[in-house]
Amino acid sequence: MAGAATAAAAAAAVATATAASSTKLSSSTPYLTSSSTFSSSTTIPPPVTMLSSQLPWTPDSPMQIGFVGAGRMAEAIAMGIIVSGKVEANNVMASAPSDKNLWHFQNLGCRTTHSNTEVLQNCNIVFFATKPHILPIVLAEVSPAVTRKHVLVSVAAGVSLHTLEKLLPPKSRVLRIMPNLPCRVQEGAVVMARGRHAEKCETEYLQNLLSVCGLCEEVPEAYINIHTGLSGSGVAYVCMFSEALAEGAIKLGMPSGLAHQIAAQTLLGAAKLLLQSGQHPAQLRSEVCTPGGTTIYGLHALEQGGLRAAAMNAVEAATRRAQELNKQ
Ligand SMILES: NC(=O)C1=CN([C@@H]2O[C@H](COP(=O)(O)OP(=O)(O)OC[C@H]3O[C@@H](n4cnc5c(N)ncnc54)[C@H](OP(=O)(O)O)[C@@H]3O)[C@@H](O)[C@H]2O)C=CC1
Ligand SMILES: O=C(O)[C@@H]1CCC=N1
Repeated sequence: MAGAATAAAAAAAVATATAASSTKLSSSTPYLTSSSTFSSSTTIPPPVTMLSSQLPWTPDSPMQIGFVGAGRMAEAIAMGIIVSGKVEANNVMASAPSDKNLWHFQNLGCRTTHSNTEVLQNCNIVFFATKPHILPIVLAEVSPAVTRKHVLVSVAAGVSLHTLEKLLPPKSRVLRIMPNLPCRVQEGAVVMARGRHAEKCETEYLQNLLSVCGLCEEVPEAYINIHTGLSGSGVAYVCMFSEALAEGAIKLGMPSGLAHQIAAQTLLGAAKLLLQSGQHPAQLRSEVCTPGGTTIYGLHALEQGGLRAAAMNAVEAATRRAQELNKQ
């Protein structure tokens, strides 16, 4: 259901932009600062031509992008950067132990292999998109092939830059990103933090590359686990909310397909209104609420069900889990 994924992305982007926004709430200034307001009409930055001299490659040798791990998140990022035209598919290589997910990359026209080391040997920027508990094994395996020319990007939830740098050769250029699944439809919310030996130019390049996937911001590493709880996992919360809204309509007799489509479109519309208006959610909510009308009755029912507390608890629980993952 593309609408649901887009709605989830836009809603997750709103939540991310809201969390990242430092704007004080006031009636006059827009809730979301211009730097944090994101909308699908945001112009895509020009193709990356100017590479910093510090980056380990030259303009006439195109960037080779690698993925170690070819699952849902790797494929979502690859889809975003390829479908947008930012990167040619044949400049992308993915590795995984089985063919279970590699065929997605083959379908995109990417190179694939079962050798993780081969990805390091052929690519400049390498995304590590295995599950967190697999990452130490993989980093130990590929470390002999890591050079100062590589920019290594971990996608794994919870694994800190300190842990990554301990698992990699000294002075490795490592960054950590937390994307979300709607990168697949270029409506993602991505945050990143750089390790001690990654340069600003690498963050700028990565931000330029991933900005085609949606909102993309460099943040202090302390925000990454919070972003995981808010937006990495938040897409699932929004999908559950969409499912529940639709089930309310189904209970009253609306056909399932129509109910789910309307629910997802409602989330998408509300998210776009929030993103493009820059309004605080409470301001927008008040515009829907007719005194004595229908909305206030629905909102009262949501308050009785503890929706706010449940949502806050969800973000906190997932953030705490991300923090635990680093201790494994
Ligand atoms: N799913 C999401 O929404 C998000 C996920 N993430 C993070 O992304 C990472 C991947 O998650 P996700 O894509 O959902 O997971 P998936 O299970 O979909 O993909 C995991 C991938 O890792 C591969 N893999 C397993 N063992 C190895 C190995 N030894 N060497 C190389 N590859 C290996 C799998 O291989 P095979 O194809 O053979 O099974 C698979 O391709 C996780 O760390 C997660 O925290 C971050 C943000 C959002
Ligand atoms: O559930 C997980 O651990 C991954 C990270 C954020 C979304 N999915």
